Amino acid sequence: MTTFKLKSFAKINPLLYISEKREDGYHNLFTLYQTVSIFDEIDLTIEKGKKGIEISSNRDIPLDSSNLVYKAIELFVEEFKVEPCFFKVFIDKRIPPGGGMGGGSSNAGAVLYFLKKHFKIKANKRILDLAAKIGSDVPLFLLGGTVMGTGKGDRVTKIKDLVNTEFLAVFTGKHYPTEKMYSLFDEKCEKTDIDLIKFSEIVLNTYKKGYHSFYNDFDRLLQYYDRDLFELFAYLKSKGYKPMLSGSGSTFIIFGEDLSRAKKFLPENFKAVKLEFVSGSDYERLLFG
Ligand SMILES: C[C@](O)(CO)[C@H](O)COP(=O)(O)OP(=O)(O)OC[C@H]1O[C@@H](n2ccc(N)nc2=O)[C@H](O)[C@@H]1O
Ligand SMILES: Nc1ncnc2c1ncn2[C@@H]1O[C@H](COP(=O)(O)OP(=O)(O)OP(=O)(O)O)[C@@H](O)[C@H]1O
Repeated sequence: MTTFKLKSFAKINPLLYISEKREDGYHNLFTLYQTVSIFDEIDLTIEKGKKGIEISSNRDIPLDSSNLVYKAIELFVEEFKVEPCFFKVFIDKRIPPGGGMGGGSSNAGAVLYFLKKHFKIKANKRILDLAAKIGSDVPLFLLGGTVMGTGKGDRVTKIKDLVNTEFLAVFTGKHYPTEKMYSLFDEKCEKTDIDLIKFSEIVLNTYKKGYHSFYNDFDRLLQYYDRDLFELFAYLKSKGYKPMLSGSGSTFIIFGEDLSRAKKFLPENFKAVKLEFVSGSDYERLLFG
């Protein structure tokens, strides 16, 4: 019986353009993901000769077969027919669940990353496909660093790291359900005219301009969905900062000079932490570190 320790990093979307709605109900996206320095810690104990999965956590998340780590292990065992094992998992949650930083997806991605190495699986494409079955944000966590995402966000390519940039992650305690945010976007917003060529140009420009060219289509919803946050964003912009939602929210992120000063403009019940990017070259070392 051996216990392995994993760090499961959160993500932000420096670029996120929502394209057409597909027949399966998902939206095609053009997005840039970036893994960032807040993480959950996962203790994974593997006992040979027995079978089963047991999940526990310090936070109120589902612990049954709907937990994304449970799904990851179940699908992995089924797909790669590995020897019978009992998997005991403890998830020490630090990434706020449901906050738009991909916490659950990251847990599943980190566990798949580990299982792939542990059971010496070489089939990268099959692992990525399996990750996509769990959620559209899961595959990016098999790569880490700066990752381009297309399709429903599940078709991922690791690209050159963006320049590391400090930013504030602001946890609002609000809940913005992802599905609802996508359908509100369909209802309220005209789609950006974008394709792979245009998106690639935007990505290239982002290497030059850094956070100044970061963009999230979900920000366009704030005026309809959350007037308070919409007004706070306008205020932060007037002070020279760049606020944007993380994924579909409700966490938001702030770029700019003097981040400590920016904290002073936030309501007291919002929790702000300074984070930085986790590069593609550091990702694996830190994940197992
Ligand atoms: C907002 C983002 O975090 C940006 O990276 C993701 O698009 C959300 O990814 P996720 O949490 O892994 O989402 P999933 O679990 O795959 O999907 C949740 C719900 O979001 C909507 N959804 C998600 C991804 C996508 N490309 N189009 C969608 O319309 C669908 O209604 C889906 O039922
Ligand atoms: N391992 C897990 N950790 C956290 N939440 C999980 C996990 N497995 C399933 N969930 C469920 O998934 C929901 C979304 O959690 P998650 O932290 O992934 O949200 P999110 O950050 O909004 O994700 P995204 O950015 O992908 O939309 C939680 O409210 C919880 O019920």
